[in-house]
This record gives sequence, C-alpha cells and structure tokens, in this order.
Amino acid sequence: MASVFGKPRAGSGPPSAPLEVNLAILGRRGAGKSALTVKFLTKRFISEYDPNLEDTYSSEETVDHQPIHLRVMDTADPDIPRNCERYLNWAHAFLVVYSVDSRQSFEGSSSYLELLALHAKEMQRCYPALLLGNKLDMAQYRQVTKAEGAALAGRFGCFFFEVSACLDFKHVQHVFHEAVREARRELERSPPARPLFIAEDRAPVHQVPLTASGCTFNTLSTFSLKEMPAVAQAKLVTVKSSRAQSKRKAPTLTLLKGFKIF
Ligand SMILES: Nc1nc2c(ncn2[C@@H]2O[C@H](COP(=O)(O)OP(=O)(O)OP(=O)(O)O)[C@@H](O)[C@H]2O)c(=O)[nH]1
Repeated sequence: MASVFGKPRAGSGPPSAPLEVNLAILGRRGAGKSALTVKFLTKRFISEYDPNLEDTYSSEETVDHQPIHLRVMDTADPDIPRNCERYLNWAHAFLVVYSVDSRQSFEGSSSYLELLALHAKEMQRCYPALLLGNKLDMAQYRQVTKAEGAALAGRFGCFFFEVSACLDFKHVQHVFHEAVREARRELERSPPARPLFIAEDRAPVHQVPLTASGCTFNTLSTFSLKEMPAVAQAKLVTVKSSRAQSKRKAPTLTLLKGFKIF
C-alpha cells in the first residue's frame, strides 16, 4: 500500500541501523598511529600529543553508500605488544603501521602481524589486517623499501599501502575505508558474538602458551568478559578504552585539547 502524503510504503521498514565496525591501529611508538587516526578523523595533521594516551574514537562514516558506525582504537603499547587482549578481542580489523624511515618500526610491524596471525589461528577466524608504511613524505630518508613492505604484507596475506599523515587526506581516508570494507566482508561471512572486553577486576582464568614478541595472551572464559559498553554517538567524542576507563573514571574527554594543530 503506497501513500502520496509521506507515509511509508508497505514493506519499507525503518532504516537499518548502521553497521558497527571496530578498527585497532597497532604499531611501534612513533610510527604515526595517532597522526593517521587524527588525520582520518579531522583531516588535520597533528605534530604533538601525549604518547601514553590510548583512546578510542567514534565516527559516523559512509562507505559504499552504507552508513557505518566506526570506532577507532589508537593503541599505545609501551615498546612491544602488551595486554593485547584489549584490542585482539575488540577489533574487527587491524591497521598495522610502521614508518618508512625506521627499520625498527618495520620490524615492530612484523611482530604485530605475527601476533595477529597467532590470534587468528587460536580463534579459528580471519582478522583482516592492512599494513601501512607511513611517513611517505619522508621517502628521502627511507630505511624500508616499498618492495620490502609489499613482501611482508604478502607473507601475511594482507593489503599494503604507503601513506603519509601529513599529505593527502583522501588517501588516508581511502585506507581506513578499505579496512572497513575488509571488516564488513568478514562480518558478513561469519558474524561474531558481540564484542567483549576484559573486566579488570577479574583476572583471566588461564593462559595458553601463545606468544608473539613477548606478548602472552590469555584464553578467555566468559567469566572474565563483559559486553562492550555503548559508545557515545557524537562525532569526535573520545571514548576511553576499557583499560583507560578503569584508570580515569570520566567516560569522555575533549578530543584534541592541548594538541598543536597546523
Ligand atoms: N613527516 C611526518 N611525520 C609524521 C607522520 N606521521 C606522524 N609523524 C610524526 O611522527 C611522530 C610520531 O607520530 P605519532 O602519531 O605520535 O606516532 P604513534 O605511532 O602514535 O606513537 P605512540 O603514540 O608513541 O605510540 C610525531 O612527531 C608526528 O608528528 C607523517 O606521515 N609524516
């Protein structure tokens, strides 16, 4: 039954809720995780920030005409992957970042890819990952060739891009949207149980000998897990990760406060 006065046609239900996609950005310190995240969210390049802050940002995106509620966790591991469950059990896809002018960060990205491969094996699921060689604008100081990046990505069966957080926004956006597409493909192929995070007040029950670069992660029982809390819908509202949340009780902070932007 159709109507000419704006009432919905029969069969046209309410618009479907946006697909929820969680992305985690991994990589060695200084690789450019925060700069890429903030470039994607604000189109700006930020030169200074607190390297110890680990935040999760929320953004409404449209990818291939589909609304996506995207959450991006800008992780801050100390030197090597640590307490990896907080992102391994949360993210639907991963961006692994190194800096083309740092061999050390490239080696770090390899550790993260190994960690993801181990996790996928343990969970018997596919976790899409994209390898990003950042700071392409610093190509004259390259320590890692494009071929090396592509070879590493090929070894782990993931996509590879070279990008720069201080150059073209569209390219950075394209990379994030590619990650969303990969996550969406995987979610459609095998929908997971609701995302979970570890409740810090309860220790994980037992550990399995599954390690990568010093990161041991735990086999989780439902006893130690809670459902992810709902995230604020506002664009560019910082939502603390579960770990940070427990340290700082306030659920939100103003994004970019104190950051130098140019
Ligand atoms: N030239 C250039 N500098 C960049 C780029 N991306 C990041 N930087 C700079 O590299 C430094 C580290 O960048 P961050 O984004 O803080 O790196 P990170 O991976 O988040 O580092 P941690 O927070 O310590 O884990 C900062 O001084 C940035 O301004 C880039 O694409 N080009």
